[in-house]
Amino acid sequence: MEFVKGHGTENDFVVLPDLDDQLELTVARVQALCDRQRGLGADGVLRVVRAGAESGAEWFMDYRNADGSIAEMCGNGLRVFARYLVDAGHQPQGSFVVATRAGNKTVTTHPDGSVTNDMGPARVTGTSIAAVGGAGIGGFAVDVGNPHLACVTDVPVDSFDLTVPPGFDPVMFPHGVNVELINVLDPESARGGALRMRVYERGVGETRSCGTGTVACVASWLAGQGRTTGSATVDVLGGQVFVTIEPTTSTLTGPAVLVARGELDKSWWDALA
Ligand SMILES: N[C@@H](CCC[C@H](N)C(=O)O)C(=O)O
Repeated sequence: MEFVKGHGTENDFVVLPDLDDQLELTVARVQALCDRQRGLGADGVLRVVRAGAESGAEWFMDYRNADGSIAEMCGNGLRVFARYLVDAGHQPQGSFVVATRAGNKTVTTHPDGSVTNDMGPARVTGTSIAAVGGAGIGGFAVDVGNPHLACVTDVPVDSFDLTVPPGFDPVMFPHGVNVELINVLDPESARGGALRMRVYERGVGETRSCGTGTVACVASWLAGQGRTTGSATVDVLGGQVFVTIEPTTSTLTGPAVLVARGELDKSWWDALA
């Protein structure tokens, strides 16, 4: 069984091509694939499935978090997914549609290896508080298909301990939430704004980047100014992405890197069922 390893700003994934939807991707298999000692190591798994004609998309991205849970959307994963399809010769360079659990998304691959995702609307649904290291940090709840609590703070984000999961309001986020901590580096940079983000991802832990999280970040920063339109670069531990926000949609542009391809051992895979 073929696999590809890739990352987007060091948010890393095992890509499993399963064009005809034959694989049984159990929680145990996802956990083992993502385990950095007993597996390949990754923040998540991207299963690549040909979409049904009725979906309006060419492909379906079946995304799983490292703990085996299913999430609605993954922005960095979507760029890696698109890059894989072009690299494998399944799609020509350019724009095509990928179905996700958060709806159909148009992706555009660029010759330099970067990819732009049309992410759909980033909906600011309220305010809430994240508990980090004993302190409460206020932020906006942002729905990017998956749930985020994006908190702009003056405390340097590099000073937080994210080995411990941040606390959050379980009534507001009954299915858990991804928590972003954000510093504004420059409110009026050449590309709109310049932000720095760290993230604690639901189902994973701290990661070096989260694409939907960067979109939530910019939406939250704008919401704090009463704005619904704008753009910003977002520096993450693993690099930089560029986000635009409009009232009805948003885009995410960043790198997508394929690192390796190989073959899973059949007896290892079968023993995990
Ligand atoms: N890393 C992803 C987000 C993956 C899903 C998230 N952990 C969740 O459970 O919602 C991204 O790049 O957006």
